[in-house]
Amino acid sequence: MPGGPAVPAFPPADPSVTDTPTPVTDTADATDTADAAGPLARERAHLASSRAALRAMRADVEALDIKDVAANWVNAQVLRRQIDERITALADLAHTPLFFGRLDYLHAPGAERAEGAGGEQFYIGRRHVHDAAGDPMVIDWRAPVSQPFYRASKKEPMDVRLRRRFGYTGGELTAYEDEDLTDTTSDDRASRLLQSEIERPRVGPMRDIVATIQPEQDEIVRAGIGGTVCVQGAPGTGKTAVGLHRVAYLLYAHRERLARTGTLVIGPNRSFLRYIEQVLPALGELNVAQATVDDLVAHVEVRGTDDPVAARLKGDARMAEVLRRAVRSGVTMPVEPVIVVRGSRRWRVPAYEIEEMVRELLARDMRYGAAREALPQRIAHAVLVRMEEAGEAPDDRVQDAVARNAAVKAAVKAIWPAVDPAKLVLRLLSDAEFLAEHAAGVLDEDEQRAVLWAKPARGVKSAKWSSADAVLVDEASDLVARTPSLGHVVLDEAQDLSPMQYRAVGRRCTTGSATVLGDLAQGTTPWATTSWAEALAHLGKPDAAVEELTQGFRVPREVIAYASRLLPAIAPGLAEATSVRESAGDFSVREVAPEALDAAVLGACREALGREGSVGLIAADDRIPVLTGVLTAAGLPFLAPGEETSADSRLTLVPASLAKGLEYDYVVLDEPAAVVAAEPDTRTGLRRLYVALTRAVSGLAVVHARPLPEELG
Ligand SMILES: Nc1ncnc2c1ncn2[C@@H]1O[C@H](COP(=O)(O)OP(=O)(O)OP(=O)(O)O)[C@@H](O)[C@H]1O
Repeated sequence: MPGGPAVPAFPPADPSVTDTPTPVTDTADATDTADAAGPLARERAHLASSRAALRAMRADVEALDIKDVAANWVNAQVLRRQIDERITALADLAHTPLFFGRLDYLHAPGAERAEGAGGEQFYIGRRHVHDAAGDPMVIDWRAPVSQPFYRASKKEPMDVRLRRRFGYTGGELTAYEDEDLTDTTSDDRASRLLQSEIERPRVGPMRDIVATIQPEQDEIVRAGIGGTVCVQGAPGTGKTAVGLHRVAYLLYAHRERLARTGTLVIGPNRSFLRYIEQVLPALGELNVAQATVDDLVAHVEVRGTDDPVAARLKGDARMAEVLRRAVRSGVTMPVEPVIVVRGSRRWRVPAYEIEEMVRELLARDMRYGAAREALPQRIAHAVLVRMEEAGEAPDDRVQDAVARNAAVKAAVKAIWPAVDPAKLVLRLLSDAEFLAEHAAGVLDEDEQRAVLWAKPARGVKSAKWSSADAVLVDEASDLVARTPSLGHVVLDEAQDLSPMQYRAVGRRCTTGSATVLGDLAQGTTPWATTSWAEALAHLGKPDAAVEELTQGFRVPREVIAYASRLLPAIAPGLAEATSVRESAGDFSVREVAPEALDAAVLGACREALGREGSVGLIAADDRIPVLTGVLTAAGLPFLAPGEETSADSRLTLVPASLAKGLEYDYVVLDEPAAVVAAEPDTRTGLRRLYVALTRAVSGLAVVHARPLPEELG
């Protein structure tokens, strides 16, 4: 059995109790009338002994003496680091509950369900804790035994009699809530603890949802490592949360494999990555890399930008073919034989024979660089055959020596020249003739003109590379030498990637799998994805399953209904999210005279700051300097996106271009018309507005002087 023996020392049935301050209700055993304080006290005692057990586990690791086991200094360093990580992972965080649930199985999991066989009880938490005898006190939420905590229902109880959820206040266990899954007289009911968790004000960075993962989310979290999963979901349906928990799950289920191959979370920008960076460490996972797509392809320094037409073309998958041709264009057929002199003898390999080798290498599905390394070996082999025919008995060392012979090297240099990917792309973007030669039949003349730099660059260092250019360099690099693949990649806000960017991500998980998360309605790049099937094909994972999440955990009902008015214009056919939040949310739209706009925005911010939780003032990027002045003059301190909000500093001024993926309890949205107008076309503008409108957790105030976009009417 994966979880080991059951947690002992509890009577088989506890009554459901209500204790302050978390409201606790639901399906008690009607017959059970035990003293309400008893069970809660017992649960608290189990918490106390589990924490003591965790401290003991940590003390054991701290006491490890590595002097005798580490063979050398390097080993000792590696071991020390592993031990330090383990000590960190075993920290008892006062405000992070050690367990958040309990499952009472009808039978011991895995055992024969013999009549009269006893049930077992498991506490579910963030990490595994065992006592001195090695018996588990808390089971890791990712263990198979924990799965019914997220999936079991009255319809499918999964052999669980009782599911208990614990409520905490400031690290103290203060309440619990029971569901009797064998009681079929009533339906499954929404959990109060889940509700209060969702409604909890947001302060600080994103937090984990491990105590309240929903069944449809859990299916994605625990999907097998072999397959790629793509999740389409409206704003606030938990895509990011699900992606991060999935990595944590995969690391648990395939620890060794992924430690070898690596995992990576890709997000849209630095502030987003900073916002999510604490979720995995809170789940005990410290070794997951995070990057933006730009980070992945940082072969050249990006200092330039493209107009939308050029950017879109450079992101078009057809560029891959142009690059493929260009990379191989330097290969020329030999016209002269290669003559290798060894001692007193000369060995001659005729040009036609080398040409055959070159053609054979070109026909093979090989990286340019690998073929370049293979050619001298082939030529050397031909020399060896001749030596043997002449009665010599050369061995492998002779073949290697011939391959390194100056004549062979010179021939290879001429036939199969080395390619510097950045220089190659630079030439393609600067030299109209070179581009025309390789883009013929792929890009038409207008397209070729659009792709070329206005001013040809002199060198790789001085060129004004754009981020789309950097992706081209990455593609060229991969044509020359294979990009190493990771074990698993999570790609968030995937809808914004160009086909060429998908290819760049895809080659980082060729032998691994991916979790692709996005919302077609939130695509705000000129090249944004219109279909997941297409995106997945560019990623190299055409068989990935596409799942949809529709339950919204962030945006209040009234607000999501308002934002969804934009859907027919920005993503016809996409389902509107339903809000699982009970509070309808504060929602207001205020029209003011143009000269009163700044003051009204300031007033709305002050009002929001009068409430609990974080406040985001979202505005078109070009309004940011003005609003910076307004807030500063009014003496209101504020942060930039990604900077951590705290109890004293709760206001963030957010350029609309950076709002994606973030959330605030209260959002003040400045001048929607300006947000729309900042984008190159109306559809993109409305999508940007949709993103801005869907960042609020508890309330949204829209303040405007210009008419609202008619799609909101
Ligand atoms: N099962 C859950 N229990 C509690 N909170 C949840 C759950 N699922 C999601 N949430 C919360 O809902 C909010 C939105 O989640 P998340 O940011 O992952 O959504 P998203 O789909 O990525 O949104 P967007 O499309 O806007 O980027 C977060 O605060 C998250 O913690």
